[in-house]
Amino acid sequence: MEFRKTSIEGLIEIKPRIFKDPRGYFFESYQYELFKQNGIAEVFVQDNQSYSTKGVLRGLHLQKDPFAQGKLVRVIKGKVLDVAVDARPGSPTFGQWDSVVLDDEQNNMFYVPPGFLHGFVTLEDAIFSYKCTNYYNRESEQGVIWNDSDLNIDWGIENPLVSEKDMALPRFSEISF
Ligand SMILES: Cc1cn([C@H]2C[C@H](O)[C@@H](COP(=O)(O)OP(=O)(O)O[C@H]3O[C@@H](C)C(=O)[C@@H](O)[C@H]3O)O2)c(=O)[nH]c1=O
Repeated sequence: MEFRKTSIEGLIEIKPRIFKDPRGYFFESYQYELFKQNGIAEVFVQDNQSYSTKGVLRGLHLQKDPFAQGKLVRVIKGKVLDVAVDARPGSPTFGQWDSVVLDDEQNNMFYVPPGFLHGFVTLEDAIFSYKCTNYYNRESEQGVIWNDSDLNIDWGIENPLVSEKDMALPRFSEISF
């Protein structure tokens, strides 16, 4: 398993070792001790799964303290562009974003630490799966509009299908994180 650091401290891409044979494939998708050795020591307490057709965009989302969530995200079927924005007050990369393509060939993962906004757009119909370091808490939800020109995220899509809730989200500059 390879842990690749990104342009933002704490944001990590994980590439598993995939064993292929005539039956199909096998890989370890999570192993506590190995993740801990590579800077991801958090305990995950909730797993989520969603399905989205091609051209759907979910995000940008985070949960505020004390329910801030780290997320270990991956794609079980299909392909997405996954985006994380550093919204940690005082961070030298506050307001910066990075992205990775997640797909069911590489079976790669993205670790998005607590304090990051997270979102993704589906490049194909996709089953999306993620582990969270904290529980869902409706009252702690915070979000930013996906196409905020200040963030200037390159989603590679003009008119994604976005939920009404996500269309009503404020701009990054309107929130005190
Ligand atoms: C996230 C979540 C939602 N729900 C419910 C609330 C709602 O009725 C329904 C759909 O919720 P949403 O529209 O917020 O789902 P969605 O837009 O997929 O929200 C997710 O987006 C991605 C980008 C993330 O980073 C996740 O943390 C999460 O915020 O599911 C839960 O019961 N538990 C959960 O953990």
